[in-house]
Amino acid sequence: MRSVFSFLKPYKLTAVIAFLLMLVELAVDLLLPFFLGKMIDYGIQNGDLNNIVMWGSIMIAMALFSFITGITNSFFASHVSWGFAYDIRERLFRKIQEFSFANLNRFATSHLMTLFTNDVRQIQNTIFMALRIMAKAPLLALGGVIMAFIVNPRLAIIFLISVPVLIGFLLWVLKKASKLFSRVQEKIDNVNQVMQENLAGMRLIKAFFRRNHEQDRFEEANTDLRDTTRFTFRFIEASMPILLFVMNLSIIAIIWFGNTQSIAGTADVGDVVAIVNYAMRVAMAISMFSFIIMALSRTKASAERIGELLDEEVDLLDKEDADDKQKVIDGKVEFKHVSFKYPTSDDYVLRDISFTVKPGEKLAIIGATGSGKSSLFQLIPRLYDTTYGELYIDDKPISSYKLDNLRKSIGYVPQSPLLFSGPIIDNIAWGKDNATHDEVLKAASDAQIHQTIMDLPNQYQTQIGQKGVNLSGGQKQRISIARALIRKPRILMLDDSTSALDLATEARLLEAIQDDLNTLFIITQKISTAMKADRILLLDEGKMLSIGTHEELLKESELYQRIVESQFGKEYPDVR
Ligand SMILES: Nc1ncnc2c1ncn2[C@@H]1O[C@H](COP(=O)(O)OP(=O)(O)OP(=O)(O)O)[C@@H](O)[C@H]1O
Repeated sequence: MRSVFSFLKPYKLTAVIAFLLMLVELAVDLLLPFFLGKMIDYGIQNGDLNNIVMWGSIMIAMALFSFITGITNSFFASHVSWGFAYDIRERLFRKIQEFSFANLNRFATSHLMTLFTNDVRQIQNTIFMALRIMAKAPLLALGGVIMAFIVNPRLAIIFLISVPVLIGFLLWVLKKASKLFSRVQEKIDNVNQVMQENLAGMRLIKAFFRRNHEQDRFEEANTDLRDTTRFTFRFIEASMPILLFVMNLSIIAIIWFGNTQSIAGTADVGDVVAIVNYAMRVAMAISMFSFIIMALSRTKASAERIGELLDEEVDLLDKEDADDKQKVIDGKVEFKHVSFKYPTSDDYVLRDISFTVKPGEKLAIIGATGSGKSSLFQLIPRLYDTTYGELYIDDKPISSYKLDNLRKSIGYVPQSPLLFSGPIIDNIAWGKDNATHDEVLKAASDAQIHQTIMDLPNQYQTQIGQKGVNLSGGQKQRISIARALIRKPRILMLDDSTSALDLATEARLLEAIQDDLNTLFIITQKISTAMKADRILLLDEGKMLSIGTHEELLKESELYQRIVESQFGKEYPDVR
């Protein structure tokens, strides 16, 4: 909570000004009934027109002054609340960029989306309200009671009886409502999650004709959200009449006792009118409480959620002794007895893996689905740390590199290519800061996508729809390969990224990228692709079964022979 509100620090001065302006407004509100009482007692009751005009003019001038301070207060309050929201969104974004996959696994995407939108807006609105009216309500209530005492203590004592009852009741409502609002935010997460999955998987849903099923899933989440929200709001709204009932009883009591005292001559009529006026204002302030409780409870829940993300410890950082000057030059990669399990699981997905890839070598990794190929890949750019064993790049431990330097020298093309909405040129240039037009063309040519792009109506300016929906699978793969090539990586890693290419295109691509990189890792299911590498590593259930050339593996590995046979029969073509 504290960490969230520390983002208000840069706006301290503006917030103080807004608060002071609000106090001025409050003072005017409290003084007006006092002057009204004076006008009645000295002006109206004595029939003194001059006196009435004097008090009347003072009251009009004060109302005008309060109006101007109100507008200025709004201006400052919105400056503080919008600035706060901007800063916290920036910080949240930066924090998420720092996150490792292990960190990200702990937060659902829908949860993060709700944090950025709903939760930040909730706190922003509450800050605005706090500076505008929220603090005014309790002060108005307190000031009303004090002023009533100044005017006539015997009548004002009636207020005092109701105040502790009301405060106790309010605190109880606040505690309960805060818990309820945490649940509301969780339900918003759920609705966002179903919505997000639907938008992402729209093609699949249509192809499987699962519209009704998805509709039901959404309805369930939506109904749950509506019911929880309705219950929460009803609970808070139910507290309102109870508060007002107690207040109205006090007002009736004041009028009753005020009347008897006025007849007995112990209180002026002006006093009674002023005190009733104060009672009304206190009642109004209290009626604002249910709204304030609602806002505070929601804000407490939202601030806790945001605080949890800000407090999350990033678990994959540069090691303290990492050398900033150390860069990857040759692209030699060595695994020494590496075992690995994901932080969320107890099962090892890689077991005691040891091999060395020399600079300039092409290594294919082949293995059944789930055998650990992608997991092995993720260790090379240090997306995860090894659980046991050590990984060396250019004979230096991977942890001795700054993450930035290490990853800059690696081109990684993931299994399912992800493109961003925008023109094709931007998608390729994204791989390198300040990439030139010529570099984009060269990368696209090497990735064998240049001609396809030139045949499009808007060529490199062709807009890619969300997630590349207007491109074929093979086109998307080649654009994401171009994006990796533009970095001129020392180590290029293709995670089954040529699966949608025909043999001839794939051969041209592998030929073209030879000169510009040192080491190539290529995960593939196709023996024809693996045969183009210098050596092949065979993985099975996280264990390295063999490593060697195609011929060597054919001789020594039964599993490899079976894979070859399953793809080519007994005769396999020489595709090199
Ligand atoms: N983020 C993760 N958290 C926990 N377990 C994971 C995670 N990612 C993968 N795994 C598990 O690790 C094992 C190896 O997965 P991996 O993706 O490395 O296999 P793969 O050989 O690349 O498979 P495929 O050819 O199907 O892509 C699988 O059992 C998988 O369930």
